[in-house]
Amino acid sequence: MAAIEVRDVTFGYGEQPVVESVSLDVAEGEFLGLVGPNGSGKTTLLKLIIGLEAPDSGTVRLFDEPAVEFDDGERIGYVPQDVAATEDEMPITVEEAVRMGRYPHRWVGRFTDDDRRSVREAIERVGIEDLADRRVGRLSGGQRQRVFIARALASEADLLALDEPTVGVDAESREAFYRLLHELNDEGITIVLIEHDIGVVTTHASEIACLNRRLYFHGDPEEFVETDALADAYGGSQRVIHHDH
Ligand SMILES: Nc1ncnc2c1ncn2[C@@H]1O[C@H](COP(=O)(O)OP(=O)(O)OP(=O)(O)O)[C@@H](O)[C@H]1O
Repeated sequence: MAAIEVRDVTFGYGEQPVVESVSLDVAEGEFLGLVGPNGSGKTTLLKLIIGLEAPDSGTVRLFDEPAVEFDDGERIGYVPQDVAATEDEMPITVEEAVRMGRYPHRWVGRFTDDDRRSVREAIERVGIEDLADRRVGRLSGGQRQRVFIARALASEADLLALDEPTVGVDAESREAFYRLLHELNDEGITIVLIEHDIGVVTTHASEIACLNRRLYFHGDPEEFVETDALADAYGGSQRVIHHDH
């Protein structure tokens, strides 16, 4: 089953489309790196994929359901671009934030031992045990990203959508962060990652999508590096290379 099916999607905030005629299939278990120049529509496409925006035309399906009807609390973990600025005002602790990941499973009723175990495992998994009682608003950007990922793990998400998660994160933490993403991906979680560093993303992703309003390339990282798709997208040329998986 395809994790993500984007079919001829066009979307604009106003009259002008910022995502135009994009079709993209991502199989379950893939690690998609989404690249493109500044303002090329990457965040918008990610939001369309996870159902935070609805297409003006075309369709998006996630795990064979319309993305806009998808219960994002349950199967999608979203780490937004401005994570460092989120939850500044929220007086909740790391543990409380991760517990929220269980709510889709336990909206009504008591927190069970299973829920508690799941929260503890998620916190350990991303290595933030020492921060469990700290306020989320007091953490660094990199630490907050880990909280978001722990929350996604607690919710047993099948898809992780990350928007430039390592901006402002030091090189060592960044390496550790990518190791974690690889481990999660190896365990079957589908990953969509926006990353501005082409070298990093072609090293880590199993496939690359290159966007500049339109989709300029979708295929293997090695092939992406060898073709001129990047230059085409950055130069705004009309040459579109599209390999469907
Ligand atoms: N909420 C919004 N309302 C109006 N215009 C928006 C909104 N969000 C984004 N845009 C515009 O849509 C275009 C695409 O933005 P988007 O954030 O999707 O691109 P991006 O590739 O993620 O950019 P960056 O790499 O700079 O984060 C930009 O011109 C942006 O100004």
